[in-house]
Amino acid sequence: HSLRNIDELCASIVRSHRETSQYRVEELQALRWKLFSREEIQAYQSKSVDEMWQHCAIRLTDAVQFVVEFAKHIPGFRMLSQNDQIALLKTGSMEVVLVRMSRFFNTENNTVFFDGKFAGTEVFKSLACGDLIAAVFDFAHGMCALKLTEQQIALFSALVLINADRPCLEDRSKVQRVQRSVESGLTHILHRDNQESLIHKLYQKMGVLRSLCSLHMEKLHWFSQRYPLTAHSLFPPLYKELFA
Ligand SMILES: CCS(=O)(=O)c1ccc(CC(=O)Nc2nc(-c3ccccc3)c(C(=O)c3ccccc3CC(C)C)s2)cc1
Repeated sequence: HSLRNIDELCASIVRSHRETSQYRVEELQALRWKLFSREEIQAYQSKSVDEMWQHCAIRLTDAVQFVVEFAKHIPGFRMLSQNDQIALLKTGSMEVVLVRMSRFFNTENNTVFFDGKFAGTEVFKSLACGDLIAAVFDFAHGMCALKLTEQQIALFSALVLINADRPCLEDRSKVQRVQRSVESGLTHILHRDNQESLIHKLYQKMGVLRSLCSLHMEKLHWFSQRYPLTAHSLFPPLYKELFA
């Protein structure tokens, strides 16, 4: 790649990240100390397991929708076959949602943005998947510690999505070509920011994301066994399509 089109590649991925972010960082910084009251926390904790799962699945699906839009504007993604685009989104969209969510994690009071305010782990008690929630909070903490810029998050998110090692790809070498161009974009901006040391930390985070998402799938499988009606008829179709 000549430098020019690496700059163009980075610019289009950063633009797409910004345009599909749902919330801007400064917007949510202002809300950082808006916490749920005791009564609101009680209300979440008195929801049944299937009610709370459905509540979360709807919000998660909203967030995933924006990641699908983000993916479509990654140079080269639309050149891939429909099946390969779906395969990459099936395994990568939740990972990108987790990367995005960790931008709004408040490490001072261990809260995550949820339903318009900042929620601690106790809000998610009725999900009955404390290990998944704890793992998500730990991941968010770890990501905040890296203090990534929005541009670095944009390129990292694109790399999380365009991963030629994903299962059931039809044209792996084509995905590899797109992955390599995104990799050159990420290393280019980390070099420009004089932060090459982040590269191996980001590859480590990709490993954590993979285990987080398999834990999510495990919990979803457990949930749909116990609450088949909710999982099959009350979850958003996109959630079922991508995760079930
Ligand atoms: C992602 C784009 S964004 O603009 O950053 C954004 C956009 C919108 C929001 C608001 C929002 O939907 N927050 C949610 N928080 C959590 C959550 C929940 C437990 C711990 C940590 C965060 C949601 C989940 O449903 C979730 C997420 C990860 C793993 C597990 C679950 C529970 C499910 C699978 C039962 S939805 C936040 C951030």
